[in-house]
Amino acid sequence: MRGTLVNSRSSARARISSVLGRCRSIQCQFHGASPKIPLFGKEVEAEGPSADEDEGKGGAASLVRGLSEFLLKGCSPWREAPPCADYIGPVKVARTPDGRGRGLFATQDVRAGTLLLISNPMAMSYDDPHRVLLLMRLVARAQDDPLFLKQMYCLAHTQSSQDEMEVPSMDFLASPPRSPSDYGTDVHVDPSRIMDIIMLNSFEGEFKDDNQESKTWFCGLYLIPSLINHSCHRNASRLIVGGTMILHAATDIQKGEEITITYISTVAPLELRHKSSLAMKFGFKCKCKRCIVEDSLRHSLSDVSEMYCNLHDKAFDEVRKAISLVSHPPTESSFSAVAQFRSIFDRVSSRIRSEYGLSEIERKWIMAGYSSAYLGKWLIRGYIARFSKKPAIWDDTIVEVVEALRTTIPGLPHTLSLITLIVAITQRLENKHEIGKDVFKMGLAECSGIYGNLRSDVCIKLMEKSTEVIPFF
Ligand SMILES: C[S@@+](CC[C@H](N)C(=O)[O-])C[C@H]1O[C@@H](n2cnc3c(N)ncnc32)[C@H](O)[C@@H]1O
Repeated sequence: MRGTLVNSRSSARARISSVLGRCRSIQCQFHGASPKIPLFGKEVEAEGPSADEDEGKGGAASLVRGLSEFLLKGCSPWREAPPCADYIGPVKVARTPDGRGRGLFATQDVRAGTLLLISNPMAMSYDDPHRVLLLMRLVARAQDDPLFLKQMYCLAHTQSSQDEMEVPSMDFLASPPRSPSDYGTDVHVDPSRIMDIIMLNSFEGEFKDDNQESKTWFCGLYLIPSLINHSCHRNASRLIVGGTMILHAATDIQKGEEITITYISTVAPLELRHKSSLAMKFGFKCKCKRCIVEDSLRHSLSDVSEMYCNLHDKAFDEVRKAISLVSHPPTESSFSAVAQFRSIFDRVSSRIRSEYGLSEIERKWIMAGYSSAYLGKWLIRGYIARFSKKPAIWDDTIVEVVEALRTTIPGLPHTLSLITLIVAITQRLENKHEIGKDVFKMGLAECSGIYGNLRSDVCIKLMEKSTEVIPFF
């Protein structure tokens, strides 16, 4: 099963989101947001389309009526999501050159925020951990519709050889169901093959229920999105609206470039990505360039990556504890795992600086993997400073961390939350206004990488909302 749309720590985050509610007004300085934001005591024009321009040019918002309002309500209640029609943008399926089977490729140069796909599920199920309901729904549809069955059978399954699977045409993939007589009955419905297809291709995640506290788990099989390969340095991001998957370019993408998404959280070092998730959950070894580079440094980073894996969960718990201690601000020394975790980041930074032959982008990929080691202490310090009324402390590394995250995993809501916190801090620091302006622009860009091209006032409100998640990965 792939495509965990929320990672395993999401329930922990859900529990602390109510606590963060208290921090929100602290962290976010964008009250009364509009295209003109009162940054740094004077009005600053937000870059991007102005409010009277068409909503979401080139993004899903221009096709899906009411999308912005739904996003601003935190995609909740999910049952009230606006209906979305299927859409295929400038993409086609082709074979990958290095044995990863088929993949999705851009048919023209596209800018970050461009809508690539809108895809409704072939079938979906809720609170169905064994995917039995999903299987039954797919079998029922396949029995009624041979084209549906043929489309589903073009998806990879465990017996299929990645190199031998046919490359389906976009016309075939886009065909709506037809009458059974239009197609022969040469393929028969095989539930065990369909279950195998579900296990390899379906996406799962959680919807926030109406009260925002509880969640409904869902699992869906999507046709064209199933042909998108994973990369630990993706260039596209997906958004689930109701049950519909919307895919946007998270960076500029060139004609012919492969479009990739992440099946797992990739804000982690190689060891953790491979051991705990990709190989174990999805049964393949990632062949992306970031993995190849990190693999070549495996030996020199083995001690720090091991320490990272051992400390991560403990440090995460400490960050959560620090943020929940509202009335009794802790001291930094109360968090020993976070302190040790922070030392990992310094060690990694100095080692990658001394590694000759690494490009700037490759350094950013590695830094992004270890960014949580930096962020734990940064978040706790900011929190303590706030509650003890101390002045905020500035550390230029935070901007480097954001750049590393944006280069490696663009279109990430946690990065947007981090960006919003940084802008809020720079507003309080006299000499950091210019940095704040630059980071704010990064926020608008990150927003379009996640949600597509939206009006700038909507982006600003989404930045405000983003602080509901803790930017610790
Ligand atoms: C959901 S399918 C993606 C489409 C698939 N390539 C196809 O032809 O149907 C997932 C499978 O694609 C391959 N794959 C996807 N991303 C990969 C990556 N980064 N490295 C190696 N194989 C990958 C693996 O075989 C994986 O089981």
